[in-house]
Amino acid sequence: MSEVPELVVDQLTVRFAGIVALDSVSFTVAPGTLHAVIGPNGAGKSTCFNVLSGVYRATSGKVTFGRRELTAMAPHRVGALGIARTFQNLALSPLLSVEDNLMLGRHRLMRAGFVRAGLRWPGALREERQHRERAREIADFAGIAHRLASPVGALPYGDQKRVELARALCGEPRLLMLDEPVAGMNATERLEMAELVHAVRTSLGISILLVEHDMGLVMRLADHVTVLDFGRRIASGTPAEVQRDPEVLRAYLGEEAS
Ligand SMILES: Nc1ncnc2c1ncn2[C@@H]1O[C@H](COP(=O)(O)OP(=O)(O)OP(=O)(O)O)[C@@H](O)[C@H]1O
Repeated sequence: MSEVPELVVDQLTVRFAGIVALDSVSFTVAPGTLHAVIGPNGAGKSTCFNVLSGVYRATSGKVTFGRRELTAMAPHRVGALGIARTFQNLALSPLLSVEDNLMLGRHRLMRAGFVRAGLRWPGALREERQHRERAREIADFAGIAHRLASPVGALPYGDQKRVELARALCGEPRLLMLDEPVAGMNATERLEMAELVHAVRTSLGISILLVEHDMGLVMRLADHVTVLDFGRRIASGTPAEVQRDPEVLRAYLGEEAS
C-alpha cells in the first residue's frame, strides 16, 4: 500500500445563508491514527465530513492530504486520492448481493472497466478474478464472508453496516471516514463494529476519521479527539484529556439540560 499522508484541516469555515456551520476549525489526522470528531447535534461534524469528501465547498480555509489540496475537489477526485467514506444512512444497493456491492467498491481500481469485462476479454476476466479474490478477503476480514451471495437488503442491519465498511475498504483507502458507524445498532452489533474498526486501525495501517455520538466507543477507540460546538473547535486532545475539559462538559451538559 502507498504511504499514508497526513490530513490537515486548516482554519476551515463553512457558512450557509446566515449560519456558520464551521468557524475556522483546524485539526490534523496523523498517519495511521484514529481521530474522532465529536460534538452535540448541529456542531458541524457532518459539514466537516462533507467538505472533506468534496460534497460541500468551504467558504474559507483549506484541507490538504499530503501535498494535495482537497478543498475544491469533486467527490470522485477525492476518492481517487484514496479517501473513502461511509454514510450515516446506508448507501448500498439493496437488491445486489454482498459480493456485487463489494465489487462496486473496487471499481476505481479496475483498469479494464465494465465494457471490456462485459465483452469477456481474457485480460479483463483475469483482472476481474483478482479483484473478486481481494473482495472476498476483505469480506472475510469484515466477518461477512458467509453472506457474500445474499442480497444486501435481506441482511440484519449490523451486517449491512459491515458490508458498507467493507465496501469502503475495497477501494484500498489510505484514509477512511466513518460517519456514525454504530448509529441505530443494538449493544451486540455495536461491540462487533467497534472490534472491526479497531482491527482496521491496528492491522491495515490506514488513518481513520470517525464521527460518532457513542462516547464509550469514541473513548475506547480514538487516539485523538477534536470537539466541536456550534461550529467552533472547543477542545482537542487524547480521550482522557477531552473528557475532563470543562468546556466539553459544559457543551454536553448544556445539551442534556435543554
Ligand atoms: N446544506 C445545509 N444548508 C443549510 N444549513 C446547513 C446545511 N448543512 C448543515 N447546515 C447547518 O449547519 C449546522 C451544522 O450542521 P451539521 O449537520 O454539520 O452538524 P452535526 O454536528 O453533524 O449534527 P448531528 O450530530 O445532528 O448530525 C447546523 O446548524 C445545520 O442546520
